[in-house]
Amino acid sequence: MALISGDANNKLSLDSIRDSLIRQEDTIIFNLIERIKYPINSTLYKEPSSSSSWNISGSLFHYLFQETEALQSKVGRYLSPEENPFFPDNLPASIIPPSKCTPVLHPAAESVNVNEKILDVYIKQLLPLFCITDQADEGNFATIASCDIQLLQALSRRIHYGKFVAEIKFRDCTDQYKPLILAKDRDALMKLLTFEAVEEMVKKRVAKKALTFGQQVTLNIDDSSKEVKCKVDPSLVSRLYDEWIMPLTKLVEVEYLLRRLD
Ligand SMILES: C=C(O[C@@H]1C=C(C(=O)O)C=C[C@H]1O)C(=O)O
Repeated sequence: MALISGDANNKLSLDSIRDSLIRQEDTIIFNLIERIKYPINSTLYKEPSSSSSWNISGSLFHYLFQETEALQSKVGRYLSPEENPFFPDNLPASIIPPSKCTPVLHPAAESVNVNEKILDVYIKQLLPLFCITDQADEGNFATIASCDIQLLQALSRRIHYGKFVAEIKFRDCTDQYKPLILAKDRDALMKLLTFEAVEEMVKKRVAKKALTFGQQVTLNIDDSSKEVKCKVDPSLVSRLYDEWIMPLTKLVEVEYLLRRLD
């Protein structure tokens, strides 16, 4: 079922979109906890050497991810405006017919896709920040890549929700947004769509969720005396939102708004 739904009169509100973003925090944190059970496993992301017996052109990860997207595309994943492919070129058509619902987004939304940036940040910055470094060649390629794919798809969905956020903000305050869009004033758009108090709450809430979801659950009675060991560092999860997820969501909002009057 699509996550986007309106109220009783089918009117979308910023509150309902924000509720969905809050629920998506759980998905991101659980997927992160799953991925960081494993070391980085750098072999997965490297181009194979010329002597390699793997008969593929890019990295193993690229191959697994592209094939996963192709399969999911056949069953309609990318018919949903909430889903954006990482490898949009030559995706196979869906065998499922498109929905007949009236689209919420402006048609130009399809051209907003920051997944290349998300993938680059994920491999170069996030994996080294969250995962322990490799001790040896780790193997386990399919298992680790499927954790990566789940996590990347959750991050991408959250970040591209910026399109829905921007659409609602535009509908609610068209008179304020219109002149800035016509002037292509990115900085002023960024300022207008930013709610610092909301961002502060997001950072605090995700740290609390990381602490809660990452607890070791045991049945020992004297648990309270033990030091709390967390599966993911709450301050890093807060930083993940502060430095990457929220800025990229706002980038999507600006890119969408710049095309909103096309
Ligand atoms: C998503 C929104 O837009 C901006 C981005 C936020 C985020 O990514 O969580 C939070 C507040 C705003 O600065 C929003 O207003 O809810």
